[in-house]
Amino acid sequence: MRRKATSWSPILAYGVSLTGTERWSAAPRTSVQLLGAFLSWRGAPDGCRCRQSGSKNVRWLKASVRQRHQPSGAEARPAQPLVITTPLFYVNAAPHMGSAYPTMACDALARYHRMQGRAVRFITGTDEHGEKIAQAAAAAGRTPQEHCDLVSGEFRALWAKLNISYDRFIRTTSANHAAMVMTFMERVLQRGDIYKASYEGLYCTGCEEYKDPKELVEDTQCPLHLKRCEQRAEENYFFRLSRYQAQVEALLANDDFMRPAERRNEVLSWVREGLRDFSVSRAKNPWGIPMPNDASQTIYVWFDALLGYLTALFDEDEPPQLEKVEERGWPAHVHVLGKDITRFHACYWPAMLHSVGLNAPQQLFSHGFLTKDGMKMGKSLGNTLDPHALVDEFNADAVRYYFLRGIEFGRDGDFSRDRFIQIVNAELANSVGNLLNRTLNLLKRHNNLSLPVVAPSAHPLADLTRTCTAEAAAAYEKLDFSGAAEALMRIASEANSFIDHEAPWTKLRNPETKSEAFAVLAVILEAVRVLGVALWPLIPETSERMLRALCYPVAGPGEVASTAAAFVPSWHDTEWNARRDLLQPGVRFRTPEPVFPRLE
Ligand SMILES: Nc1ncnc2c1ncn2[C@@H]1O[C@H](COP(=O)(O)OP(=O)(O)OP(=O)(O)O)[C@@H](O)[C@H]1O
Repeated sequence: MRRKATSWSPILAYGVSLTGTERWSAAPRTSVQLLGAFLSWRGAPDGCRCRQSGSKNVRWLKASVRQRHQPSGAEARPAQPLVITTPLFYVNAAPHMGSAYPTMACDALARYHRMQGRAVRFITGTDEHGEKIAQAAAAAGRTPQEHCDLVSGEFRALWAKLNISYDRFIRTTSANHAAMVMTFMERVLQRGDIYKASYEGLYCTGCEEYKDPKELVEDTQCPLHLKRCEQRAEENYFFRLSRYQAQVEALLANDDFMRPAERRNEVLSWVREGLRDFSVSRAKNPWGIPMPNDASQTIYVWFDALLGYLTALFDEDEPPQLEKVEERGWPAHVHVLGKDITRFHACYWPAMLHSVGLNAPQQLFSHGFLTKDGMKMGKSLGNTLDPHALVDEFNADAVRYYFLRGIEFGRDGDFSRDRFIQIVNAELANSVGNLLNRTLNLLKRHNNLSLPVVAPSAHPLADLTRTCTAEAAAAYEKLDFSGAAEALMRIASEANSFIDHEAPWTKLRNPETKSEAFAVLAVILEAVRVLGVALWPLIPETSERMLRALCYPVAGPGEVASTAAAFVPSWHDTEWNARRDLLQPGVRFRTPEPVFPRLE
């Protein structure tokens, strides 16, 4: 089969245009990276040139992907990863609690799947082009690139503070991403899905989209950003979204494609009104990637940003190759996103993918909003909650736990400081932390911090643990984090009732009942061990402290907060008595220290 190489001239032209024009001052790094990527890519030894689209080639690509999957010597790659993505966050302003919210959820999901022994690629990052960014940079007296570097760094710093174990942080101003966007757009052009036309409408810069007048509130205001939309007329390139009406409708008719169901129904009824072609270029925004066929227009920020999910399937120092995305885990297992950006993901994105012969993501999860006084917290409205302040005042696990446990994922939720303190203290400090602490202290006082017996296999608490961990696993699988926590808290609550009922502290004082007391403590420690393992996706630091206390080979304190989690407990360890090697006579536990501080 004849393989045609991608035309590199637009990429090179873009790099050169950035280095040679006024944009150089705005984006020197992008230009250099872009040229560097181009040169190193062209110099790559094998198979790095992109192939043209067309069904024959797609079949060829799929066959070649399958072929490459045969483990043969140096070509063999690990199993395709499960791809989990957060939205790529717009860097118009610093991250806030709303930005952290889906990221904490994806982190919990990624950790859960890793515990199941699955290869995971957890992708997050920043969306850095567009008019809103250029305006924010100008307002702050920075070049757009300086602005993006700064704010993108703030996202990464916050992710580190919240123990977000991402595998790849993608920035849409990176050279590799520009190359991916160019290749993708060229394919769409070749497919005949792009045409030029004039457009007139009401534009919201906050959403970076033309709005349907029906969606607007009083005085042509965007309901999310509470700003008047601007009347604009432009000649732009349009994507033939209408051509994919049947495919998008069929996708959305599938229950599994999008959750929660009510959000899927909303989008489906919007799609049934008829998809309209959308403009994918801007004539007046220099802060973007130029159209490969017309350097006077830049690619619409949403078209560019969605492709970040594909670029991120490759490492930062690897040239992304469209023909290899399937072997890198595409289609994504799940895109997690806010309900404000559902249409882009549920309609535009699958159609764009279809245009180049790729499958839609397997699932979209559209979560609810964190609100303040009933309004969505957002960077544009400035009504945000500062996650740094919350983590500094309390701790990362408290923040993770409250938002994942206290608000049903998929629904809106208001932040309440009292409720935050009440939930975290009741469940983490008292029910779980205190249970472990008092059990270990009894063993310290009465048996040199070790157990003289193992927990029996048959016990009501063992039965409950089996039921609840199975429920928690099913809940994690469907991103029901509050359901998972709730199931696990039933174990903690029952273990507390059991210890209070048995009162081992009294039995330990009497030689005749001492062995009975130790049997109770063995059961409790076993239940706490299971909790320590099963809570890891939600509260990794606390979980690791609990497991370290029970002699798990966990990294030392302070080493927990790594982005690439070094210690991954196995979900198999949630089975009752799965670690008899650790919880057995002769093993001396560590001196008890409170695993979770009470919040004031
Ligand atoms: N209040 C919020 N509640 C829950 N998630 C949010 C909230 N705000 C932002 N997000 C998450 O961040 C994603 C991307 O948001 P974006 O980067 O546009 O930030 P934003 O704060 O909403 O910005 P703006 O206010 O300028 O629209 C959303 O789709 C959602 O997943």
